[in-house]
Amino acid sequence: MTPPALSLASASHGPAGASAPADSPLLQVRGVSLDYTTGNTVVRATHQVDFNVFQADRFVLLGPSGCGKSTLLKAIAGFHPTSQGEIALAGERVAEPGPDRIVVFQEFDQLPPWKTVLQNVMFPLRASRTLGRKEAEERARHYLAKVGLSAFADAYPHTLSGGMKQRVAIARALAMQPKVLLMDEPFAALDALTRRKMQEELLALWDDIHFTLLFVTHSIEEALVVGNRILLLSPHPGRVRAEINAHQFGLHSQGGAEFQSTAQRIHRLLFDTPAPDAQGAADAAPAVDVPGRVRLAAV
Ligand SMILES: Nc1ncnc2c1ncn2[C@@H]1O[C@H](COP(=O)(O)OP(=O)(O)OP(=O)(O)O)[C@@H](O)[C@H]1O
Repeated sequence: MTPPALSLASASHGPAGASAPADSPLLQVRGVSLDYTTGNTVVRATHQVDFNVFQADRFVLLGPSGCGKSTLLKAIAGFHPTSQGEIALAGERVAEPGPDRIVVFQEFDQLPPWKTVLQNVMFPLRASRTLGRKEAEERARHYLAKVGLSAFADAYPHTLSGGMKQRVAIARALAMQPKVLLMDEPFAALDALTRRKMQEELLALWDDIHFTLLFVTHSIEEALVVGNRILLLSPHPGRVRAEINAHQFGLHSQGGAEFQSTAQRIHRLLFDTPAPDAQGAADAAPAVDVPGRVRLAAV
């Protein structure tokens, strides 16, 4: 089935998460180390990671497999405890999951198959008692229209393509109007053409609603297309290696000389082993807004 394009009807809801002043970070991650403990074994997933996400940022966590991107996302969502450091959203410490942080995963089976598309989108609104039935249905239909799926409101997930299922998951997440939308490699299981289309549609949706996005990927190209800011994490355990400003890039810039040279530069930053002294300095330095961090304002 050919997935329909996103509809860009004007928003009836303002940008989500408008509670933090524009110049202060919406999400603060401070010195966060995350571990998995199995019996006597402790696996460190990230080590003393710092970053800030501001209102309406499209902030990307980029790094090689196993560097702790998904674990960081889980910690921000409130599903994984911090071993060191602190995470705060709109000034409140994150201690548990909440409706102000909604995650869209890669897996297509994140939609209960016994619920229709409309019921899927309404479900968190009802379960969290955010809205009554009538209001929840109105809100759900509004966001289904935004992802171009109004005609599929009564369809069941198994009748949809992978891209359409991801659109439903996005509509369901945005309908909650979270302070931050968390996406964990949401397009990684899609074929290349659908993935590109979904990136395009996500950006069009962002142009429309200006939600705050935290997006995990291990694709350098996807990070440059989707993000306005990109945090590079080192191989396991993930430490902050650099922050890149990517405002100037979009789908139109793929293949261009500046895009290619930035992609190559990111590749070097991610995979070239720093000299021992430089690594030591990076480990010692707090990562945000201080000399010593590799900060590339205009790459
Ligand atoms: N449930 C778990 N128990 C023990 N170790 C885990 C568990 N989940 C992840 N890890 C380990 O934590 C580290 C970070 O994993 P994580 O999945 O966060 O990385 P990632 O950067 O998201 O990787 P990928 O891009 O492959 O999804 C890895 O070394 C991984 O083996």
